[in-house]
Amino acid sequence: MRRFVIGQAKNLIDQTRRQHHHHHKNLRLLSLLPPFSAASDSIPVSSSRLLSSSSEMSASDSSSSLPVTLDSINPKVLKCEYAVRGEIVNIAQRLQEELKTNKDAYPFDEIIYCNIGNPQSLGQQPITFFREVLALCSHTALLDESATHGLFSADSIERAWKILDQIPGKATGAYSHSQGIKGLRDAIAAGIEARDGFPADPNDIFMTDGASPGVHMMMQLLISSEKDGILCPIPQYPLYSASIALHGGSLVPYYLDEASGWGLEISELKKQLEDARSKGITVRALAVINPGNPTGQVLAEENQRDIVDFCKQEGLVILADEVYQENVYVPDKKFHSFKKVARSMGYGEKDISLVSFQSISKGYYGECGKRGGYMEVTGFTSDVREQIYKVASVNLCSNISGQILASLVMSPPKPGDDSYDSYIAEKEGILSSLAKRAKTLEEALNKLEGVTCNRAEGAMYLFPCIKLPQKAIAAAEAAKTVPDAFYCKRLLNATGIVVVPGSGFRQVPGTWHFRCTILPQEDKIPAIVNRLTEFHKSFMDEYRD
Ligand SMILES: Cc1ncc(COP(=O)(O)O)c(C=O)c1O
Repeated sequence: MRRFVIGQAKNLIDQTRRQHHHHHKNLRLLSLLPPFSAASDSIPVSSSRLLSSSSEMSASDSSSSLPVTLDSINPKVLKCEYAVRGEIVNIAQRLQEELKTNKDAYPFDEIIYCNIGNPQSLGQQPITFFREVLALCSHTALLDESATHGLFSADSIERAWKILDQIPGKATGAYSHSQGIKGLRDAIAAGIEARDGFPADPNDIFMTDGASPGVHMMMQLLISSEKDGILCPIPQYPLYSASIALHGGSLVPYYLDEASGWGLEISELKKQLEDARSKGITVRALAVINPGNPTGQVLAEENQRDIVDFCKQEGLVILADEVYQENVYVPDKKFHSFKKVARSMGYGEKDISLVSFQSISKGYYGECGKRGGYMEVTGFTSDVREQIYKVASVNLCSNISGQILASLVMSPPKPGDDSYDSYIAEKEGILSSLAKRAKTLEEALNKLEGVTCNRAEGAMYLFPCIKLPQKAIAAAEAAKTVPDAFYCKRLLNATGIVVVPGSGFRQVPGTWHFRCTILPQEDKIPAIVNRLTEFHKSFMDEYRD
């Protein structure tokens, strides 16, 4: 019976592989899985209309004598905002529910989530080799080749054995070392060395459930009060503003220059640092996102050197968010890690404190639901590192599937390996398609009246600037809405397309933007472009000054 089931699964998977890009056949395989809703993981507690539990109380239930009220909770939680899953996403989820019962309720038949960098929710396929190794490690009975009849590639089996041999008792369901399984950290360190050409130490690696917990951990370490400041790019990915707010620190903004393709000027860093210092703020670190989110720029190496020198001179920790390191789409730009840049300038452990964040969520792998990542922590004294380790150990360890995937992302198949050709084909297929989608969307956006959009050199987003007419701004004010949120809500209601208002990332006051991911599959892009273009035209017709 078991053999039969495995045989059936093999046939099905072979079939799916052959027709990897054939949407309908893939759906047949997916239909064997439990029902999945793209939005089901993200219903926020506050969207009470979506929750139907009979025990639920409305916010205004005055008869309640429960001990916790908004007045009594931690004000830092109230202060924290996270627009990527904010109000517009809540509205989108409501519309999606309505469409289920009344498909004619709106002038569109589906919601297209362009609000978040969640590639697999929009149909991106996982990398086969990574999933094979993960499956084999998770269910070791599959390592019996007589049972699986060649279902798995030779190198995935070999890699799974190698990984299992590094885990005490081959127990992937056991807690690991709080920094992550040592053998996996060895693989990551070797991957960093191969990438940078400078040594990496597995003891500097702290494996995390995605990059986010690493960022929180560093904020917790660096921020004692609102007197501690963190320099952050504006616009920024709201993990930074949210995390600084949660830990009670001060966000010290530095503005990226939209006119020069979201350039990062050292003079701006200096000006903002001095301004913060004059207000009594001790600036502890500089957060830099490269490639940028939401802005998509890839820093030039020369610029990175200046940033490193600036941090060295000013005694700032560099928090280098490098989660989009594999997402570079233009031939004239290349990713350089800050560690490589610092080491190539001759700065060692004793000269510069640097934390680099990497994640399995982005790149061509897009495994965000598996929650894996790491931070490489260099240039901290051993007593401080012990404190970082202590904080990591309070969480026991990051999840083991995420750890395995993080090691694979940093040490993928090599030429000559059984999976190499198919791995490269999958990887390049995804990255070249993302580049194409970025270009098509950028060109379409730049054709819209009053819209200018820098190219996405990297990452997964476009961040167009919209010159909103005064009439639209007045209408937004009358509706008690921020103008770019007003535009995004109207876009959602007219087209089903979900984007995030620029105000969620902060922006130069008086400018308006939205962020749109480049992640919908290629066959959806023409419809998105048409709907967006039509909507924008009618919006301008309604509000043009
Ligand atoms: C710049 C940046 N950093 C960090 C993250 C966190 O992602 P994760 O926690 O899934 O690694 C994201 C997610 O979108 C991001 O865009």
